[in-house]
Amino acid sequence: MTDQDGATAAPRVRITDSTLRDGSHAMAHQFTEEQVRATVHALDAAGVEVIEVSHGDGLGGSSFNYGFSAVDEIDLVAAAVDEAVNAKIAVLLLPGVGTVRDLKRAHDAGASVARIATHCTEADVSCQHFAAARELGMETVGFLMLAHRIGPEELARQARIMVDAGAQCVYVVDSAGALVLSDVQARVQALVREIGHEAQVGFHGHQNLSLGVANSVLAYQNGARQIDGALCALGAGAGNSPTEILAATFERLNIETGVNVQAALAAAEEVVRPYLPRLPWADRAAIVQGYAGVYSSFLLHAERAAERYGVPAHEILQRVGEAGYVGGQEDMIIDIAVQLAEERHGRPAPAGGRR
Ligand SMILES: C[C@H](O)CC(=O)C(=O)O
Ligand SMILES: [Mn+2]
Repeated sequence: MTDQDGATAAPRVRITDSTLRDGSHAMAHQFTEEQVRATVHALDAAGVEVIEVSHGDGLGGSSFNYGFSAVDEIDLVAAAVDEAVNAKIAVLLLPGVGTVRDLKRAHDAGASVARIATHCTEADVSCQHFAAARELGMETVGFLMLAHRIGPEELARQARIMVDAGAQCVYVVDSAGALVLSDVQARVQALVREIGHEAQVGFHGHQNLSLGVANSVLAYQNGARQIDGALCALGAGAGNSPTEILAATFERLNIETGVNVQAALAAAEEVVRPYLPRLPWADRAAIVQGYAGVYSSFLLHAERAAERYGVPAHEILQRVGEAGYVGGQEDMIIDIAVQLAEERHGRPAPAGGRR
């Protein structure tokens, strides 16, 4: 690829913004239609090509275990589709949380990108969902979550399963924000070797060790062509790689994203920041998530259990990391809090308040 001066131009990268999906965790799934419309409008005007909208835990996530949404996610998807002029609207689906029926409903509401997520060792549970998405004519993306848990070659074998099932891109998903620089390089390289001539490779970062943007750049330099971000970093744990910083950084590196940096900065500052209940940041609990390799989505669950049983959230999360829990085991966080309370106080604090 050459630019107008005949110099070789760097390949472009596509940014998918997940403010309205991963950010749903940080919002305790309380997005309103107005917030979704305003955010989609601003992202679309900034030139972001793909905008993900779903409950934080994907389609069907609104539940006692994960937290109930304020507004039905299909209504939010429909509002996003209505608001977007150029951007495609993506949905996330975790097989077992959401179903093919949920995917069809999202497609009927206008979603055109299906992102199917599994734990990094369980790609095989995604096959029927990729087949259904392709049958619906949707673009397909695979999400291998908690990608720090297995080595690069094993991860690449899981990516192969997704591609054979119909994924057009597979993401290395650093759900815990635990991958440190060369860890990302090795995983992206392994996926590019395995699937690179048939499908793209993507990277989804979290800021628990403040490496989301640096890891994203390394992912790109090693062949990833789809990168996730969220405005103001709004996402689980310490948040995602901020979309506005990704846009600014890639522009400084002369890598085309199609995103207007000034418009992305305005979207973050003027549209998203005013509705944030709190700024995503790397506090002690979130850093422990990156350090101990804990699913970022567990943060709010651990904070609530900490409050209820009078034990520190970071200690709960450290134990969760040692136990190796994965998404779907949110209820086990309570067990750990109870156990910690017994160790500290001799018996658990009464539910509903500190002792
Ligand atoms: C359901 C999770 O929040 C998906 C994700 O964004 C991650 O694993 O990270
Ligand atoms: Mn995430």
